[in-house]
Amino acid sequence: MEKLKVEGGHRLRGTVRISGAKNSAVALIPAAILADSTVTIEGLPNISDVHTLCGLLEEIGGTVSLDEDTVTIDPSKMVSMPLPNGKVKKLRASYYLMGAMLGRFKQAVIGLPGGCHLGPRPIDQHIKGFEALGATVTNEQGAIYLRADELVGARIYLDVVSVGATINIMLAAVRAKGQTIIENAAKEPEIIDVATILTSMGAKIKGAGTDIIRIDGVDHLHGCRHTIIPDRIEAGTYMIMAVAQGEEVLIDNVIPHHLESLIAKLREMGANIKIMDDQVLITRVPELKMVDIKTLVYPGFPTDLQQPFTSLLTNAIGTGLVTDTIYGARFKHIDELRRMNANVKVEGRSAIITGPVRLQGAKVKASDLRAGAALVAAGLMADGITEITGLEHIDRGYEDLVDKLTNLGAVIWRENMTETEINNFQNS
Ligand SMILES: CC(=O)N[C@H]1[C@@H](OP(=O)(O)OP(=O)(O)OC[C@H]2O[C@@H](n3ccc(=O)[nH]c3=O)[C@H](O)[C@@H]2O)O[C@H](CO)[C@@H](O)[C@@H]1O
Ligand SMILES: C=C(OP(=O)(O)O)C(=O)O
Repeated sequence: MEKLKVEGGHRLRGTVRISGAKNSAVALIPAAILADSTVTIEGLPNISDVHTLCGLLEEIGGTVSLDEDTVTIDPSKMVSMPLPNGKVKKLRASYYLMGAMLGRFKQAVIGLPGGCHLGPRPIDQHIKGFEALGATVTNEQGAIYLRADELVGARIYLDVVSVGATINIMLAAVRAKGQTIIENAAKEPEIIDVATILTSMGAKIKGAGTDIIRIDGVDHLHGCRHTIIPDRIEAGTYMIMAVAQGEEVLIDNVIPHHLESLIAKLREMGANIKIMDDQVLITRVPELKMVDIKTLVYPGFPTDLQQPFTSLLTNAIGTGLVTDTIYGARFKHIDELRRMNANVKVEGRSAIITGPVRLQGAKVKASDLRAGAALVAAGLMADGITEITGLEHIDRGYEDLVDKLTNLGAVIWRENMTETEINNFQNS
């Protein structure tokens, strides 16, 4: 087991290239199940979620070849093998195997998904969608059993705007008979990316990226080649780090339009941001003003950036309110930031932050992926050395974090944990 060490206080300079989007990748890979010939996906991030999903596709008989950032998946010999346990529990996105396998095989047995612990993460809207398409869905000892004689298009109104449910219903509905209409659909860019690959495979989808998606089912889908969109959350994380600790940082391979809510908030704080076609340049400013943020569904402020943004706010002047309307309990990073001298308290769905403070290096634990990113950002800003455990979370979503930050001039490295540290970590 490894820990991450960050020596704070070094200014960041240079260019960081953003990888493909994790939350697209984890849906594009299962989407390949629906094709009858080879699907190639280019620009994938080298993160553990991608490796885990490729392994799951092999478990059901897929031939998967992952070469740097390109995966080639031959789904022709796949079978509907039950996947109740094991790798399924390592990530959230294993829920997409439900929609894709239901669409292709009309049956699936998939364990309940894992992923970040952000408070309750129900999948009732996914199940409501599958049932509306004609599937019988039961939960037997922690695994979801899905069966359908046939899938028939339906009108499905989502009670909660859900990224996962929108994509999962699309995956099943592309192979249903007739038309499916998803109302109150999520509008995140990753949904458009998934609709794009499905369309390249022969699916008929209109309205992805709006809150009404219309899908006309087809009898079969063929292979295709697709290039993934850049990761807006990884890009946002580096933008936050650049505002916190940068001299001059160029973020390359980004779609700035996907990050308008973050850019608006950073500018409100006084940050100096220049937007280009697929790049963002951030240069140092003497001080930062405090702001309030409220996470919302896209195009609102993303909940996945709330945690790293909180670290940045510790260095802003004034008192601010961070409210997470998507995951009201996504505040496990706050206790750790407090260990680093942050002046933050949590009340219900909100955190109240007063700054600026000088953060102090400390031993902290990443409870989830973006908590990890928040602690790295805090470590870059802090005096002394910050030691971060829980790297398995960070590795789920950030390709080459250490190399990318080292190239920018940060002093950051991985170290093996001692046996005592591993025991303490496992008991904490
Ligand atoms: C793999 C992936 O893409 N993960 C992202 C996805 O997660 P995920 O797909 O799990 O998130 P959702 O958009 O589904 O969740 C949004 C809200 O709806 C609730 N809900 C969701 C489904 C459901 O059936 N019932 C229900 O009540 C959730 O508890 C949450 O409060 O979107 C989240 C919100 O942008 C991001 O934080 C995650 O990074
Ligand atoms: C919450 C996240 O991931 P997941 O849904 O995969 O747990 C995230 O990417 O911040």
